[in-house]
Amino acid sequence: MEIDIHAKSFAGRPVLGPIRLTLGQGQRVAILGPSGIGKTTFLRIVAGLDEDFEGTVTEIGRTTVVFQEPTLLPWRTALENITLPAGVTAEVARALMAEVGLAGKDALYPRQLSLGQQRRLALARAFAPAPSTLLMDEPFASLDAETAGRMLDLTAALLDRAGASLIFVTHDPAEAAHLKAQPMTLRGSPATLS
Ligand SMILES: Nc1ncnc2c1ncn2[C@@H]1O[C@H](COP(=O)(O)OP(=O)(O)OP(=O)(O)O)[C@@H](O)[C@H]1O
Repeated sequence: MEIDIHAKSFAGRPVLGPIRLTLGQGQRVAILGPSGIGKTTFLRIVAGLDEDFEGTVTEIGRTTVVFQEPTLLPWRTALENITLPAGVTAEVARALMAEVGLAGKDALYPRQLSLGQQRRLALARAFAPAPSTLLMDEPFASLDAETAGRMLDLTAALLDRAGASLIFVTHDPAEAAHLKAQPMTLRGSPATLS
């Protein structure tokens, strides 16, 4: 993936850029920086969710996103929350659910799952379409340290198996280290990456 953001502004106020980043296959990068510096804005641009910027993002293969909130479909079962958006068979979805510790929960609705289980379901969904790149925006914020640690281990294992690369937004350098992601920091105004 080639990221080349010349400039990003909100209402005439420059927020980001210039930022250049090339992400090789399987490479993991953590985007660190203080609150309000532009981490989420950067990730939204890379994800294609914000097209109002100067520059280009060139993606090779499929990219999926994991947000802080699980963003599940409340009126669909756990299994359908993977099969529908990812376009995979129930068999593929079940295998992934088992991998994230949700075996047998196929028919439950998101409201019947704990928040931790919902987050694991969101993680399984992100890996279902065999992405070449995963984008994660503080996916483990507000979890207790032990749960966050387990989620980081799970993420690392799934990334290894998929051979996928990662851009991981966090304010916590320890999370970056846990994932063996190369730390890069957004700083300045407008923010650049170093
Ligand atoms: N839709 C928007 N309209 C106007 N300004 C925005 C918008 N989204 C973000 N901003 C501003 O852009 C800057 C960067 O915000 P962003 O959410 O990317 O920061 P962040 O580093 O992700 O912060 P945090 O760690 O608190 O989530 C902030 O000053 C924010 O107020």
